[in-house]
Amino acid sequence: MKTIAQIAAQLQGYDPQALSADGVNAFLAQLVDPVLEVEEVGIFEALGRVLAQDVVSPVSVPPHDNSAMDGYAFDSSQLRTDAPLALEVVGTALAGKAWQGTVRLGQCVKIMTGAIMPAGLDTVVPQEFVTVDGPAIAIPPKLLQPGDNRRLKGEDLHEGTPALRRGERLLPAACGLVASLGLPTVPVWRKLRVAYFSTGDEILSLGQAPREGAVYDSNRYTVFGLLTRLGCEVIDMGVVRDEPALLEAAFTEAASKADAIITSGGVSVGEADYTRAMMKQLGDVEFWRIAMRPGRPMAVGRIASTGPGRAGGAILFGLPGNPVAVMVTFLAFVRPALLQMMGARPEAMPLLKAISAQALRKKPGRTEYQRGIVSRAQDGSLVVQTTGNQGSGVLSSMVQANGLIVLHHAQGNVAAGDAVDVLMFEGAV
Ligand SMILES: Nc1nc2c(c(=O)[nH]1)N[C@H]1C(S)=C(S)[C@@H](COP(=O)(O)OP(=O)(O)OC[C@H]3O[C@@H](n4cnc5c(N)ncnc54)[C@H](O)[C@@H]3O)O[C@H]1N2
Ligand code: MOO
Repeated sequence: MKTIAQIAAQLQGYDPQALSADGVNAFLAQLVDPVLEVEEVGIFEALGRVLAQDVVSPVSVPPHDNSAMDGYAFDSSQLRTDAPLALEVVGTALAGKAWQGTVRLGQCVKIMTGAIMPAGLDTVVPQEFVTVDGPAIAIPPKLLQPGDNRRLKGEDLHEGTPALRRGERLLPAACGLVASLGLPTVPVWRKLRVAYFSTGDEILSLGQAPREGAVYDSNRYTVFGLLTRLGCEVIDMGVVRDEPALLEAAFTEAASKADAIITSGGVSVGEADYTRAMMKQLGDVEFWRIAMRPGRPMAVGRIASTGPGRAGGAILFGLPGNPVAVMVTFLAFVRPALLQMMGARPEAMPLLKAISAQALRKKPGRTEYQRGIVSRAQDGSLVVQTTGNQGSGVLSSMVQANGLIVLHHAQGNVAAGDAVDVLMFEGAV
């Protein structure tokens, strides 16, 4: 476990007052460790969890050569390119049962999708392509190649080989694949526990009466959604007022229960702000100014645990208060760090290339994230358009967006028609 000072000393050109977005990720990758406690869970419960060991296939899938179509199985050595092939139907192979008869040249077997290929037969003609004449069928010439419509034993998975690797996030396809091996349970890392609260005296909890100068807490709900989708166990600690005793109690409780703590607000330089002081007092915490927009101020470090919490303390992500800055810093920095803590293989969110529908002003020397909606133009290319007011407190333009246009650190102004990178945050969890 490295202290903030040790990590800072190792990173070239580290300046907490002017950190690049890449520099933040490099720092966090050093700060966090995976929580490696294994548990065995049923497959329904495994959705979104991270595999703790390779899953080696105990069987081949499919277990036999079988038909991919409803049709007729036959020996393809008889196929001719100049004339139809006439075959006598001598039986029917149903899914789930092996057909036991023997098939001679000039004969075929009616077969259902998934049924085992009878011995000696290698090709299936779908039933809609044959003409049936009493007990015989005719297959048109030039329709089929040998092996068509036959699925080979083990073409999905081979017995004894790893079907899934440790570190894989078990998404719906992976859950189905585990089940296809006949395995009722899988070893996964325990869920990451993440506590979160909002800070600030002007923040109202839902149910409180509105008052002048106050706004309702939206950040907790966004953070809840982002964490839940990532598969974390969430510990909601409400809104904490800007009072030292309350903040101390909240941080101490969070550190004793959780692997990571996410707060929003109180990390800038405001006057009536005890949040920063309390973070510093209770842990090894650094306050950054990041060369980005939105999401400039952010605190990171560890909050010491006095109880049965994580050895070395809980990782702190002190996000800025502005609602869009919360979401952007989460997607850009917190998400990859949490995945690393979850024992997952690093998987960046997909960056698409899309054509910017408009000119965008951009200063080199900082990373900008603009809310955008990607859609398909008439010629099939992807086009991205910003979704209105880009203020860091404006959530409605985030709601209209399906991605963030990422204007990279060194990039300058973008002209209409230029290709830009877009980080898709909807449709990819
Ligand atoms: N002199 C400077 N002032 C500011 C700087 C700076 O560098 N120098 N940075 C600005 C930036 S960028 C941001 S972001 C904010 C961050 O400040 P804090 O993290 O201390 O956040 P607050 O001041 O508490 O809140 C900012 C803003 O967000 C609203 N907010 C806060 N929490 C919530 C919540 N849970 N739900 C909804 N909205 C919330 C809050 O009302 C404020 O409007 O500092 C700038 N200033
Ligand atoms: O973090 Mo602030 O504007 O960049 O919202």
